[in-house]
Amino acid sequence: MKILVINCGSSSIKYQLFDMTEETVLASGLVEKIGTESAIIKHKVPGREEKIITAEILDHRVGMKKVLDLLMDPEEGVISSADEVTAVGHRVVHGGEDFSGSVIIDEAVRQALRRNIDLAPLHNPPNLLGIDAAQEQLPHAVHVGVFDTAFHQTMPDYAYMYAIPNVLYRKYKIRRYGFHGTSHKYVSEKAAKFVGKPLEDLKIISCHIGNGASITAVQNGKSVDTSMGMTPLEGLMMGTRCGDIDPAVVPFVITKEDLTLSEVNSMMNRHSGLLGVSGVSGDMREVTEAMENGNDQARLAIDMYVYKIKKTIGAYVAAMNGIDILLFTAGVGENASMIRERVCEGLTCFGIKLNRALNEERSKEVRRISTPESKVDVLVVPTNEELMIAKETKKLVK
Ligand SMILES: Nc1ncnc2c1ncn2[C@@H]1O[C@H](COP(=O)(O)OP(=O)(O)O)[C@@H](O)[C@H]1O
Ligand SMILES: CC(=O)OP(=O)(O)O
Ligand SMILES: [Mg+2]
Repeated sequence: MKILVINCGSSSIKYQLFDMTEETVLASGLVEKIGTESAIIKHKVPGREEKIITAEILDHRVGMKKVLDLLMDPEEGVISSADEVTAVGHRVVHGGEDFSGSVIIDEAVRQALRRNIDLAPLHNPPNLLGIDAAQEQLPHAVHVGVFDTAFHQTMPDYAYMYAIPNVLYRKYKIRRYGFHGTSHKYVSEKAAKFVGKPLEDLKIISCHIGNGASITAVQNGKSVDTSMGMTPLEGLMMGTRCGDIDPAVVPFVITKEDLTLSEVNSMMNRHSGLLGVSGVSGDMREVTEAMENGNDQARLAIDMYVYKIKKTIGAYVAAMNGIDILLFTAGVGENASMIRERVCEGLTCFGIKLNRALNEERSKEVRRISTPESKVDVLVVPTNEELMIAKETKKLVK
């Protein structure tokens, strides 16, 4: 069975085509700068050289058609007809309170997604465009929505409510939802398998630290708290997002700097975090390099970044009254040994002991980086949101 996984951003389409008999990747790629005359397609087939194409791609419909043309190309392609694709799994960022699991996309689901646009103005509109385009190009395939928010629907009310007038929750569903759920679920399952214990008996703290970053407390296999909120802006300091700040900063800045609401929104989402504090970049590699070259703002940005992760882990040990596994995943979590080391350094009071040599090793596999005496298993678990979406999709097709 062949399953295509689609992750549509505002100006991009990420895709992976799986053969689900062996869970192998047949092709993967990325369409960037959609909406311009010089969009870029990067198409990769395992064992072959990456193909990079520049084209005029003015919308997601055209982008999706280009992707399918590439997949079916006599030379670059891996399938001979669109009908070979049994199902398409779509990453949908915000499912609101409507979805606690993956669903086959029908008209009712599309309406629910439209209802949730207000809750995720940056993410849901491109997700919907991607669904429309894929349904048009692949009318015979089953289309499935897999939600970032679904895994967190098990959070208790005292964890997901904000202390603002209740009428705002009743009227607009203003509450915390949490994101990266597909990843937190996948890596928690992997971690439990790795330590050889049932997920149902474990207290796991999952740190998904990428460009967007969130930490989840997973107790008995269920999300009981997570650091992102109504939108992916709350919580940790990220590449370009500020994470938690005093909400009073917003009206203050609007008044003092004469900014509009949308300008402040953009300031908090695109010009803050590592980028805002360091003034160098939102990319951890570049900020680290600047710090090593003596840039004190870069030093400060990384100190703040690590401190916030550490505090959140401490909070979730309290939320679950314990911790068995601490795991790191995503771009920074999987690759930045310095960040892992500095986070764990400050957590010895919980019996966390890192093995520095193991922490420096590189691998694409799940691995332990704690010492045998450590009371907590500290793991690096590579995430694979696309495979998880393909697996969820396969379940529904059956
Ligand atoms: N070797 C590395 N060392 C430090 N940071 C890294 C390394 N490789 C990737 N990263 C960081 O990972 C982040 C991207 O993570 P990723 O999970 O791909 O994010 P997203 O899916 O949100 O785009 C970037 O900030 C990048 O700097
Ligand atoms: C929800 C979210 O923050 O996603 P990403 O990490 O892909 O930006
Ligand atoms: Mg990501």
